[in-house]
Amino acid sequence: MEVLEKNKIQQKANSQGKDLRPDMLVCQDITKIYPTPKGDYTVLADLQLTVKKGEFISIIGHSGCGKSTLLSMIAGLNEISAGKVLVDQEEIRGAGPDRAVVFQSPSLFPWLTALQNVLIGVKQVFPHASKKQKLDICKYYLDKVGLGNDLNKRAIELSQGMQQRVGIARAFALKPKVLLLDEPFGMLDSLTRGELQDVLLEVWQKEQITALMVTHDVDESIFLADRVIMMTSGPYAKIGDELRIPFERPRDRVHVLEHDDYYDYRSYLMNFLNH
Ligand SMILES: Nc1ncnc2c1ncn2[C@@H]1O[C@H](COP(=O)(O)OP(=O)(O)OP(=O)(O)O)[C@@H](O)[C@H]1O
Repeated sequence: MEVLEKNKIQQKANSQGKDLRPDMLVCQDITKIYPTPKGDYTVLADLQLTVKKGEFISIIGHSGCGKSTLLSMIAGLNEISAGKVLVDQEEIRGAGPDRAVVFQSPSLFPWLTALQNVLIGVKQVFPHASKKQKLDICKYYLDKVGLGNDLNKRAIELSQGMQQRVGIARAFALKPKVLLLDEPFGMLDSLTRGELQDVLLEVWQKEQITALMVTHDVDESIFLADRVIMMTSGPYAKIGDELRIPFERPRDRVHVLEHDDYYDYRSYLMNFLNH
């Protein structure tokens, strides 16, 4: 793609003006070094990322560039070699209830019901709430993800898509400041994937949570995000580029796909990945 053409697409997408919302998530000079038998491997080097309160960010990049590593460090599940992560201006120290993670596989307790699976986390995060309040939170989010009639089904009886709905409900029920999603729909068929993207957007929009999602799917990254972050390939990966997606919300898949700019954004991202 011509440089001029690239600039035109960027400029058009970024013409929305400055985002005045406060910063909710800041990654400052993040470096990650994994020790390996062949010596240290620097996956990420001095990575900078700022995410505004209520913003939805998609992260794309080649396999192995360090997307999951970045997400797991923000989640506090993976040690940061250098640099720091701030959530709502406080430096993180390990995992905490201000961040919830949805993984590709929801890892539910198979013999517990959908309700019980969500309740486990809610009990930990809201120990002082009454039993009824805790149950109401769980039921509310399970209902929001379309499982209002399946509360008492055991996880083992649920389809993969339904299990991931529980995973999403569980994350939102913790009322985190930042929602971290690592390829959450990667194992689902395209129809279920589309349904769950809609569910996620609906609940996210209602809750106004800051969200950061790793995906391999360029179309998914555009449909969901306010901004797509493109990571360079490792080692020493960092943010290579970013693209604002200014489509209005709430988003409708058909309108997004028919939008005049959709294929410009798509080719911009594909172009980054192909170089
Ligand atoms: N515990 C570890 N020890 C050593 N190397 C690791 C470890 N975890 C990940 N890596 C390496 O770090 C790099 C980044 O891995 P990571 O899983 O973060 O990439 P990714 O971009 O999420 O990949 P994918 O898109 O395939 O999921 C890879 O080269 C991987 O092999």
